[in-house]
Amino acid sequence: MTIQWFPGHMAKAKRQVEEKLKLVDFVIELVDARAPYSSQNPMLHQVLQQKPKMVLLMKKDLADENITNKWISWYEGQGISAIAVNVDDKKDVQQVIQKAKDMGQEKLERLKKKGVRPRPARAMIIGIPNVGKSTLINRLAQKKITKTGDRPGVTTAQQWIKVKKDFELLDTPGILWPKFEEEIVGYRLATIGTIKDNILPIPDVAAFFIRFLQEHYPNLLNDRYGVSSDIEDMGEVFDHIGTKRGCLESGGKINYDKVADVIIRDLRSAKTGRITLETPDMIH
Ligand SMILES: Nc1nc2c(ncn2[C@@H]2O[C@H](COP(=O)(O)OP(=O)(O)OP(=O)(O)O)[C@@H](O)[C@H]2O)c(=O)[nH]1
Repeated sequence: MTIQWFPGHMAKAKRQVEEKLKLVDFVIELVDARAPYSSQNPMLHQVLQQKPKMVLLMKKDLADENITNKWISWYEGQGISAIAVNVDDKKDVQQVIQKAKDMGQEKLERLKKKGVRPRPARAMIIGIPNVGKSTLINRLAQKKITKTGDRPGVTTAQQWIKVKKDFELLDTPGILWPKFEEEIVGYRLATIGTIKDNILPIPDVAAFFIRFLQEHYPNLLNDRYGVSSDIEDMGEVFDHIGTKRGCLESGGKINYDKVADVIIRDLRSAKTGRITLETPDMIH
């Protein structure tokens, strides 16, 4: 589900995350590998204060691998560990566990020096809606414990999942809102399906995505729909795709809503190809 973020909700979500943060040693932040900048929470840095974090670039199977690697280098350049993850790949999940253990170890060493008795390192998962939090928690727990599509505001007692002997995870994730300030961010989030389909009109989102393909992935556009990247008129592009994919109304007219649906569905299931909407050098 997608949440309508009103100021009251935002304040409440922030408070809930701050409460949970007190219980953990470090944070595992999830972003969408197809739009790591837009799928970050704008306040997380402030909320985290001094807590260490690692970043997981989720849904890597849908993203452009070259750009994902650039993002990993970018994070590492800032001293932040980053791992690209496909939740269905056991190796990726193992890598997350290993990295989390390493991060926990640093904390435990520090405690040991202070003479505190050893205990498991504790972490929580944090991220915007639909980024893959519940699915990852289930994989880490190796059994289904969190309902996928969990909602914020449903308070339950905090429980710890023992992932490894010396690493525990909070069973409910922290949910924060995505960036909303820039219009283009809204389009990118709508494209990858992070914000509800009724917030921005689907034909506009599809047109935004076609322009993006024309500029950045002209070959994929041509391979999927036989559309050349130099057609400027979006109506013409939609006519072409509509004819090819049979998006017709009675009387043979093209149904543009259906064309837009086809474009968006193909994209979200990676039928168009593995695509990333943002590169680190776009960040100023
Ligand atoms: N292709 C792909 N899909 C993924 C991956 N991780 C999660 N998903 C899908 O993303 C969708 C959202 O996953 P959830 O685990 O419900 O996301 P969430 O962050 O808990 O969402 P909220 O409950 O809305 O906060 C589901 O359809 C998952 O199957 C991944 O690595 N690859």
